[in-house]
Amino acid sequence: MNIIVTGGAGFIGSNFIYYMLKKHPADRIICYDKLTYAGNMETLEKALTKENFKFIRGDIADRKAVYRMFEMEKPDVVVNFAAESHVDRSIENPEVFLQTNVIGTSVLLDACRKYGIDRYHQVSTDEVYGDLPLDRPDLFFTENTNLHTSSPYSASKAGADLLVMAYHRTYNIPITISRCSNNYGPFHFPEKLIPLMIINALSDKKLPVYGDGRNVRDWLFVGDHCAAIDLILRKGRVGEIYNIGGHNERSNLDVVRTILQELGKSEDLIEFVTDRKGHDRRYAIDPSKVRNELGWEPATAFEDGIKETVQWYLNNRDWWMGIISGDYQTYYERMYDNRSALEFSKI
Ligand SMILES: Cc1cn([C@H]2C[C@H](O)[C@@H](COP(=O)(O)OP(=O)(O)O[C@H]3O[C@H](CO)[C@@H](O)[C@H](O)[C@H]3O)O2)c(=O)[nH]c1=O
Repeated sequence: MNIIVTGGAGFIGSNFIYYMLKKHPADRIICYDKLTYAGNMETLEKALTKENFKFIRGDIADRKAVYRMFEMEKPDVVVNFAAESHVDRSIENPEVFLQTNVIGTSVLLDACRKYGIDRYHQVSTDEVYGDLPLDRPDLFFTENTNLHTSSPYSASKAGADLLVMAYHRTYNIPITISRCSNNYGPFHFPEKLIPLMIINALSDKKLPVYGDGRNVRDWLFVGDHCAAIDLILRKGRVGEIYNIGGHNERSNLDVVRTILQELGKSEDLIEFVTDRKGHDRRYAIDPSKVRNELGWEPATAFEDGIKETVQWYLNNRDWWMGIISGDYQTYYERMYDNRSALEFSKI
């Protein structure tokens, strides 16, 4: 199979490329990535040594470039990871989220319509369902939960999902969609909770926890997400949505404390800061469909995955040092200098 992986220089996309190169060496992988601030060629260094891997720099919203790529590469499958993904950035500047996540998706779908495709897979998010209350641990997102978005990011991803479903119904494009919970693991960009906390703790900087730190996320090791997408591509039913999550709900504060413990650092580094606007309280996925239909199970327990992740950041300082010494530093200062410390004496 010729598989185009868009956004393959980012966190989940690059992990997926490595997963596929190992698991299906007979397939050809073409990574199409714009190399925004969150994409990184160092991440793909090992993939670039493989004969069945090719990198093309380009924007999914650039129609001419996308059509040219389809003409050259003749893909059988497209897996769309390309997205602006950071909620805080979408609150600052929604426009680029609409451009990449909505317009970019529509261009890819148009290319599939024009040139034909065996499968278009949209990598989506549990954030399209909005949030669940903390006092109802019995509630979970299923594939039938209504879309109810909170941030410009999640609204743009929900818009893209609706387009994908519409292209399936109107033009009969063979699509699948996956909606996954929070991922963690190697190559996670250090603006996100887990890598940010690891990196700050390593340099004894404050760890900024938004609000009261009780918001809950359902954490999944990135390799388990990749395995689920691979299964959906091979065995999933066309036109279907699959939720992916490992029933691993943790409050942000718990996650941060676990990281501090792993690194042998003091909890005094934690600083509660101004909350994220529209901050979703709890995400929790019901993964029954992907389990029952496709036999998927997460293979990595959080306790092991977080150890492995912390170790990865300790072993790969050059990778993240390169990132935090560039433009990222300006973002970090803007983001965190504007948040004031909160007093939570009883937390
Ligand atoms: C960066 C940062 C985050 N947080 C909080 C906000 C959230 O409750 C939690 C996780 O934040 P983030 O790492 O930004 O991830 P979150 O907003 O949940 O979204 C992630 O997970 C989603 C899937 O649920 C993906 O669709 C998004 O692309 C991905 O960014 O930690 C802090 O308390 N302090 C921080 O400095």
